[in-house]
This record gives sequence, C-alpha cells and structure tokens, in this order.
Amino acid sequence: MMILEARDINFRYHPEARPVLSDLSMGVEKGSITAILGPNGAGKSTLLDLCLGWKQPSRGSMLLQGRPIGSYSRREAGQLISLVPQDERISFGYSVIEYALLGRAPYLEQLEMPGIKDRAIAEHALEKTGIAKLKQRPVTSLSGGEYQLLMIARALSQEPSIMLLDEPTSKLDLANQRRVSTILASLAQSGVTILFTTHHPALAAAIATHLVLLKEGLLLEAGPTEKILTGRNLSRLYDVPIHVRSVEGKPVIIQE
Ligand SMILES: Nc1ncnc2c1ncn2[C@@H]1O[C@H](COP(=O)(O)OP(=O)(O)OP(=O)(O)O)[C@@H](O)[C@H]1O
Repeated sequence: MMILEARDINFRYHPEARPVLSDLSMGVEKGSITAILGPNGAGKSTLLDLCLGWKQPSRGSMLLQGRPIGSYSRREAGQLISLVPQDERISFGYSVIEYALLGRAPYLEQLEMPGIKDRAIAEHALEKTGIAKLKQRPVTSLSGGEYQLLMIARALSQEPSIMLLDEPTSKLDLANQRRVSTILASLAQSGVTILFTTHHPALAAAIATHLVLLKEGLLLEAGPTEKILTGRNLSRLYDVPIHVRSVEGKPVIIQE
C-alpha cells in the first residue's frame, strides 16, 4: 500500500519561473525506507515540503493514505508526519529537553503543558539519539552535529507514522551516522515509513529499501534499491562516472 503518493505534480516558486518539479509521479510504500537521491537543486527538499502539505503543487495532487494532504488538519498531519529539516537554527532560549518536547505539540491541547508521558517520550528520544546528557543545555550552545541529532530527537518525540528527513546525517561523524542508520532501520521494523534525502548513495545503499532518483525536477528512476542502484543510473544522475560493485554481498559505490 502506498502511504504517500505524488500524482503528476508540477511545482514552481514563481509563476514565470521554470518548474522545480515537472510531471512527477511517485509512491512511498508503507513501512519502506525510501531515499531520494539527486544533485544540488534537483528539487529534493521541495518534494519533502509538498509531502508535508507545506507547499501546494500548481498541478497534480499529493495523497497521504489515499486522501489529499490538504484535507488533514494541522493536528492530524502533525500526528502522522514529522520532518527533520536540513537546517534550522533557532536563536531563542529553549533547553534541549524543551526543544525535544516540541515534538509533542500535535498531541497537546492549546496552552496545555506536556505531561509526564510526554516528558518520558522526549527523554527516551534524547537517549536514542545519544544526547541525553545535554538535556539542560541551551540549544544555542550545541555543535552542528548535536543540533542535527536534536532535530531527529524532536521528530522521534512526535511518534509519527511517516518520518521525512532532509539530509539527516550531513553533519554527523561516522559513529553518529551509524546511530542514525540504526534508528531509521528499527523505526521501519516497527512499521514507521521513512523518506529521506541524501547526497550519499552509500548511505542509501546501506539502509534504503527503495530509491527515488531526481534530476532537474524530473523523476529519472524509482523502485527497489537492488534494481535502481546501478553504476549506469548513478552516472546518469550525477553526470560523473560511478560504478557499483558487490563486496561480500554488499553494494560498494566507486567514483572514478
Ligand atoms: N524559495 C525559493 N524561491 C525560488 N527558488 C527556490 C526557492 N527554494 C528553492 N528554490 C530553487 O528550487 C530548486 C530546487 O531546490 P531544492 O532545495 O528543492 O533542491 P535540493 O535538491 O533539495 O537541493 P540541495 O541538494 O542543494 O539541498 C533550486 O534550483 C532552488 O534554487
């Protein structure tokens, strides 16, 4: 079953500008880990915004569980989908735990304070992402990588059915990249659908069940990773020679 579906989408930022996404159709299978790969400016982040209903296509439709995304209330959508943005620096004074608790907002009534259960969920998310020891620190004092882990913790606190992540490991060291891969794999095991963008085909190869290759706003290829992850496809995508070899049964990406 497709939990998210783009049907013949066109999107442009200005009426007279060229379309950033053109005639794009794709589906995200429930429980899959789908990676969107593509060069800078291909339209990956824009596509995530459309999946969230934050942007509307000029033509075509975005369906969430078979229903137009616009037909969900903010609260409903917030309980279903979470986003880990590419970058977002807030300058005001949340502590790390307060920031993680923001993920509970879609479950609270207006002006309702988070309760014991919300706090436990947020603290668990900080433990999972390895930043529990920073709990009382102001978010403004975090390093780039710590902040990225915190954005993931906030999205985990949201307990979504679908998690969207925009280059979630771009600022992480090798151990934390692995930590995030493990978190995503275990979320998928428990039935959460994952859709993420990345500039690292190796990360996609390691954890993604499905790939979407996007180039200049057009869908180049989409399907199961083992079918799509070929040297030919990656070379066409990035316009540089790339080979995919199998080493001990795992794909290894080699750039000439
Ligand atoms: N607010 C905006 N107004 C006008 N053009 C925009 C705006 N945001 C993005 N664009 C353009 O839309 C295109 C797609 O941008 P998008 O951020 O979706 O690409 P991306 O694939 O996520 O890129 P990257 O890998 O560099 O993050 C780019 O050419 C970009 O310059």
